[in-house]
Amino acid sequence: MEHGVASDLAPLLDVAVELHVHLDGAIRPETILYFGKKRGIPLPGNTVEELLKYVSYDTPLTLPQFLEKFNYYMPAIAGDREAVRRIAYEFVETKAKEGIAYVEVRYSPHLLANAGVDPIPWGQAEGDLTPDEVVQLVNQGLQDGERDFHIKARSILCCMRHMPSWSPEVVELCKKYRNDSVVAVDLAGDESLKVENYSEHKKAYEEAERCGIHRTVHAGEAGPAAMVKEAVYVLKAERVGHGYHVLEDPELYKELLKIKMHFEVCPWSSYLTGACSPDFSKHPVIQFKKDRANYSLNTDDPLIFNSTIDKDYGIVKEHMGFTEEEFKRVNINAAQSSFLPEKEKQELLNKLYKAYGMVPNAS
Ligand SMILES: O=c1[nH]cnc2c1ncn2[C@@H]1O[C@H](CO)[C@@H](O)[C@H]1O
Repeated sequence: MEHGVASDLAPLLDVAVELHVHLDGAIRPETILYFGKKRGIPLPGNTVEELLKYVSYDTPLTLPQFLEKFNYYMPAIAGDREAVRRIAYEFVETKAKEGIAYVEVRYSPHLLANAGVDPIPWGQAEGDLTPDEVVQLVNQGLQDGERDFHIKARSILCCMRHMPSWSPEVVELCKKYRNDSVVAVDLAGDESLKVENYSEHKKAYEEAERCGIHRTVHAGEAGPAAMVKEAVYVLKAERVGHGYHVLEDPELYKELLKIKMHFEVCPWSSYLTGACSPDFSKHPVIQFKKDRANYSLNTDDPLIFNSTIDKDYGIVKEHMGFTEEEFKRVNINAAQSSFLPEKEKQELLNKLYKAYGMVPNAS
């Protein structure tokens, strides 16, 4: 059976937590082909194998080069109600099969819309699917998936670095759907971009903080430690997406260790986006482990990286000496740093303690 994380780590990690994975980077190739054909939208291939030749890869590119991969297939999905709902539903099924008990999945509602968004993404003609309705459809797909596959799934709505004008609406959507699957806001995209009106991101994050919307920010992935500093102290991020380059500022790293800042580490992604040295023995997560930092292990964009969570656990086990104990600690940290309300967080933690044999008599 496919259930479980990294074959020889199962059943230990049959109950894992994933906090950093992009919905639009986790679509099944079969689903892309299906909607491409149905909607008459050209794709670079007609079979899974052909499509993956363009969409996925296994030797490092730069972050902007990696981000271009979305151009190949997003036109087949964006703007289609059935497609948006289905990718969310199938995502939950995939994660259930991987042994994930709780997942927070992120996406930009604007990048899946074809109305009420300026500019309309992916060269689509204007239609009538707004970012607001995208969120409703994803919520529906996630909730149907939770019911059918018996895991818990919540979502994080992404602001995009290059589109500050979208950010206020992203936060409004987080507020509107906060009791309905959505748990936080993120800032994604190319962090090396000089953004024209950065203050819109900042204002949006201030509003999120004011309203008690949880916050994470992609920072220190391809960018320097200063981006991590800005994410934490200006945008008031409660978690950092990737964050590898924080190690280049030892003072900052020390401060963040002290406040137990959570780093959403994505090992295989960090190799393929050129975020870290291709030499795994120099990977920042080794330092995080040594310092007993608060971090999680995640897939990021499993379609493009042609991976499952097993790949990420396998890499740190094979190349970085990770043990069962550390895998347990990582997942407990992930649950503790999840954006679930307190009561649900406690339930998740109890599930993990029980599965890991840490509270033998817990019921
Ligand atoms: O590793 C990453 N770093 C920064 N941005 C990313 C990464 N993976 C995906 N996205 C961006 O986030 C958007 C919403 O899901 C994706 O469309 C992609 O542009």
